[in-house]
Amino acid sequence: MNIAIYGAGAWGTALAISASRSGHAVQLWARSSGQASAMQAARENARYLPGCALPPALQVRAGDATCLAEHLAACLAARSALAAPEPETAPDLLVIATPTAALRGTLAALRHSPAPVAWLCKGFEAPRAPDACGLLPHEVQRQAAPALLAGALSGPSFAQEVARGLPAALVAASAHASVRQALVQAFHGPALRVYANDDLPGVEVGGAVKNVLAIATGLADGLQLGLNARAALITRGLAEITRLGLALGARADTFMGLSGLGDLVLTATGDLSRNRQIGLRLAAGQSLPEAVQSLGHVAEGVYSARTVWQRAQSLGVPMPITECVVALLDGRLRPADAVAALMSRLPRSEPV
Ligand SMILES: NC(=O)C1=CN([C@@H]2O[C@H](COP(=O)(O)OP(=O)(O)OC[C@H]3O[C@@H](n4cnc5c(N)ncnc54)[C@H](O)[C@@H]3O)[C@@H](O)[C@H]2O)C=CC1
Ligand SMILES: O=C(CO)COP(=O)(O)O
Repeated sequence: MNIAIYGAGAWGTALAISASRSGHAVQLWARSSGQASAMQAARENARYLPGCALPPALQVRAGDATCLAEHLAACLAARSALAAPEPETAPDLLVIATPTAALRGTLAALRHSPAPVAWLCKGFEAPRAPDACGLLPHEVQRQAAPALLAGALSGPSFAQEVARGLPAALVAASAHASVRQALVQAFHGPALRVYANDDLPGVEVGGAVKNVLAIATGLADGLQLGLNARAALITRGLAEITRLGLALGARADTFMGLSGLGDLVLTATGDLSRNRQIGLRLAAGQSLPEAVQSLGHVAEGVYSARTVWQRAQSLGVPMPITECVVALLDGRLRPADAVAALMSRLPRSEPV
C-alpha cells in the first residue's frame, strides 16, 4: 500500500517505521521543513523518537496539511490525465498523527480525499465556544470533513516499543468496513496485531479518558499511596470510562477490549506514558507548566480532562476521579486533598 502519515511526532514516526518495515511505501510528513531536513540527514527523528533508525525506503516530506492535500490532488490529476509515466502514486490511506488540537484543521484540509483517512489522536477537542461541548474526533470529522471515509487507530501502544519492533496489539475503529480493512492491511504485521471494531465512539472514549486517569495513577504512585490504591483507581476509572462511553452511544464490551482496559492498564502503569509522567511530576512538586514543559511531548489528558468532565456533567454521568484531576490541574485541589476527597465519598455498589 501507499501510506501518507501526517505529523512526525513520536507516534506518527513509530507507525511509519513499522509500516515501512512491513514493505509498504510510506511517506512521513513533517510540517516543519527544518525537522524534515534533519530527519532526512540523520535518518532518525532525533527530536521525538531518538535512537530509532528510519528504514531506507521510508520517505520524509516537508509540508503542512494543505501541502499534503495539494500533493494528493496532483497525484489524482496526473492519474486521471493518464500521464505516462505517472509522476507519483496517490496514497491509498492517509493517517493523521497530530495532537487532537490540530485534528480539525488537518481534516478540513484533507476533506476531499478519496482515500480513507484515519487519526491516531486520543483526546477530546476543546469546546470552541463558552456554551459548546468539546467533541470526540469522529464528531469533529462530521463537522469538518463529513464526506470522508474515516476512522481511528487506537489501543495500548507506546511509540518507543512499536518502533523497536516489540509485539503490540491495536484496534482499527470505523463505521466503514473498508476503512477498518485499509487500517488492518496497512499496519497488521509480524510485530503488530490490528483488531477491527465498528464501535468508533467507544474506541475514542477509551483512548481519550484513559489519559486523564493515567494522570491520577501517576499522582497516586508519586505520592506512594501503594499498589492497592493504583488498582482501585484503574478499576473505578474503567467504570468512569464505561459510564461516559455508554452515555455517548458506545457499546459496553468495547471497554473490555484494547482501547478500554488495555490502554488504561498500559498508560496508568507504564512509565513511558507522558500522562502518567505528568501525575508523577505534579506529585514531586512541579507546577503544571513545569511538568508540561519538561515533558517535551503532548500529554493529551492535560487538555482533555476539563472537556471530559464538562461533557460528563452535561450528560449527568458521575466521574469523581476525573473531577479530582480537573481540580488538581486547575490548582483548586492539592494532591493530598484529592485523596481525601475520593476516600470520603459515600459508599456505593458495584458494578456501576
Ligand atoms: N506516543 C505514543 O506512544 C502514542 C501517542 N498517541 C496519540 O497520538 C497523538 C500524537 O502523539 P505523539 O506523536 O506521541 O505526540 P508528540 O508530542 O511526540 O508529537 C506531536 C507532533 O505533532 C506535531 N504537530 C502539532 N501540531 C501540528 C499541526 N497543526 N500540524 C502538523 N503537525 C503538528 C508536532 O510538530 C509533533 O511532531 C496524540 O493524540 C497521542 O495521544 C497514541 C498512541 C501512542
Ligand atoms: O496512548 C498511549 C499508549 O497507548 C500513549 O500514552 P501517553 O500519551 O500517556 O504517553
